Amino acid sequence: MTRITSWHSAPSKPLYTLPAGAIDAHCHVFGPMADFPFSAKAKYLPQDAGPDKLFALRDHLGFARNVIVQASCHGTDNSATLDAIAKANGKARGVAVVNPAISDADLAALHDGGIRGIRFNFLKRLVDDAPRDKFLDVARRLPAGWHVVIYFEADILEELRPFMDAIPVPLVIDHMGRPDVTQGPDGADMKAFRAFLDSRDDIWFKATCPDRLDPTGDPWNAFADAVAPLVADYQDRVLWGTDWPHPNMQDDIPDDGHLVDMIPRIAPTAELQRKLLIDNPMRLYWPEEA
Ligand SMILES: O=C(O)c1cc(C(=O)O)oc(=O)c1
Repeated sequence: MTRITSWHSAPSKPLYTLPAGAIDAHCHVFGPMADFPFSAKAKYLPQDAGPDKLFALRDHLGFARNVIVQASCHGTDNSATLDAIAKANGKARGVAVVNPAISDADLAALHDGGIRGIRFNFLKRLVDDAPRDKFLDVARRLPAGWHVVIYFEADILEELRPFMDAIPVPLVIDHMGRPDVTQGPDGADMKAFRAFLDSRDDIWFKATCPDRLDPTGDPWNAFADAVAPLVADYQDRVLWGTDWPHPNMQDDIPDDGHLVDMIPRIAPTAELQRKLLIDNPMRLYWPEEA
């Protein structure tokens, strides 16, 4: 596999000014490979995108903190994510991917390293298997205050319902479960996702990835149209993140400044922006300060 670059080399400054304390609640680190080799099962082999680059982007865009989500290319070895959190001086926390047989002591060690949730990935192009019974076992013995992040595509939402319904901690859905945003705010995918959100009041979601979800391209008007009503209607359980370094987006690399400029289009008031960027992620990741 050749190593790929999926992020912009010189992202623009956003036109929108983020509020002080804003959190980029979905981003990743890749390596550096010399210190943190990629998984033998990785489906892509990226160039290094380590903590120095992530924190430079954070400062360039105007974010105060990061939530670093373990990327699939690192498998269940969370060392790169933990290293980045440790280097952030309290300004980062994270979400791990674990072998479901992980011991309680190792879960506690992840907590000490700043992890506050685990991620279950159901995308066949990213992982070989997603054993629901084992996932449920570990979801039932997470440290207090943790949540489960789930990444799936819209076509398996219904099929996953019994599994997700059985998870006894809050759920955070990556990229809204990848709806077809060109269907608009009342399309079948958004309707199904709203019904799912209505089934429990502890299901959160990330209003992220216009670049992945909107085939009309930057400035991603279909995404803005479809997602703004969702943010307004579920404003206390929505998160936002850059998704940097944009795994697998090497053929259509987004400008991170333009991604930040999506924020006022899906959260047009200062109050919505404060919830999306500060209050909501603080409650999940820094509850002791919230
Ligand atoms: O759609 C993707 O390719 C993707 C991959 C990963 C990962 O490799 O962890 O994370 C994401 O949030 C999105």
